[in-house]
Amino acid sequence: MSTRIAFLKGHGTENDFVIVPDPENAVDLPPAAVATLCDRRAGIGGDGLLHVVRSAAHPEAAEMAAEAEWFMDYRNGDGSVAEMCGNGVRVFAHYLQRAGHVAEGDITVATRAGVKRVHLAKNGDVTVGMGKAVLPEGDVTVSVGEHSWPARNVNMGNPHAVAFVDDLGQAGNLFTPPPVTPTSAYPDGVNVEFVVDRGPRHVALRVHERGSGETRSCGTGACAVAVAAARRDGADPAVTGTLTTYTVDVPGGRLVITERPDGGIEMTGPAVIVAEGEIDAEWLAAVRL
Ligand SMILES: N[C@@H](CCC[C@H](N)C(=O)O)C(=O)O
Repeated sequence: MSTRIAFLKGHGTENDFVIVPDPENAVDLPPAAVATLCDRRAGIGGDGLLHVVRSAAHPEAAEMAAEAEWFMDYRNGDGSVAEMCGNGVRVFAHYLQRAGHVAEGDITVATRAGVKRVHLAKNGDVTVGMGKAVLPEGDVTVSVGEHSWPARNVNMGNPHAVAFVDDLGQAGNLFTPPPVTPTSAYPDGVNVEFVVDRGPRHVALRVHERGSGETRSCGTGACAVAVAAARRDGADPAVTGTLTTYTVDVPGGRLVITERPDGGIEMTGPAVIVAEGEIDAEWLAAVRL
């Protein structure tokens, strides 16, 4: 009988993930295996994969183990590694609670972008302390076909280019990554958000994610958009001393993003587990060859 590897499937505002619980970091997940697991025809299907590992058992997280027991080893759908995934952290924390590893309330999760504080609310919402946005100097430009827009360079642990457009349809089909220039601004690639206004401090986005293509939501992208919109609107909590909250509609739902006067950003949204099952380990081993 072949060995089985447990998995779950979940999503946060329809940004969907294959979840692989692997406390002792015993499951080998090379890029080809991740890409096949995330493939919607050849595998389970997902925008990305959440490898759930004890921090102490993972070389990239061992030094965070004292602060956070669990490490979110996040991978994009093409198998590449990314620093951070905002929707992923919510789903990851929800999984930890469902599995009985943590209780409702405040927990910490180690990520490649540092330790994140997460609040698991009674109503099922999950709030993540996403840290501060970094806004590198210098103009960037996003293009789709003949159109191009000035964009804001925002780093939320991972890189984003945020372009305000007249209509989300202008983003086109987003099958391929929209060119962003200068490419030197993003040596490791970039996630691209297209944004329109929906009302006061209320925007909507479409996104092309590095390593995943167009997705129905991006948590770090929503935070980058909220900060870019706030600066465009002349709102900077560090200057006014007040909280700034933006509602960000994504194709898969709604996220609420608050920036504090100290620059800390909090994101609140849902997290859902939809299924669980077993992966055939022999099949997965063959994928690696
Ligand atoms: N969907 C994520 C972002 C995942 C990583 C991204 N594709 C990258 O390569 O930086 C989110 O919710 O933040």
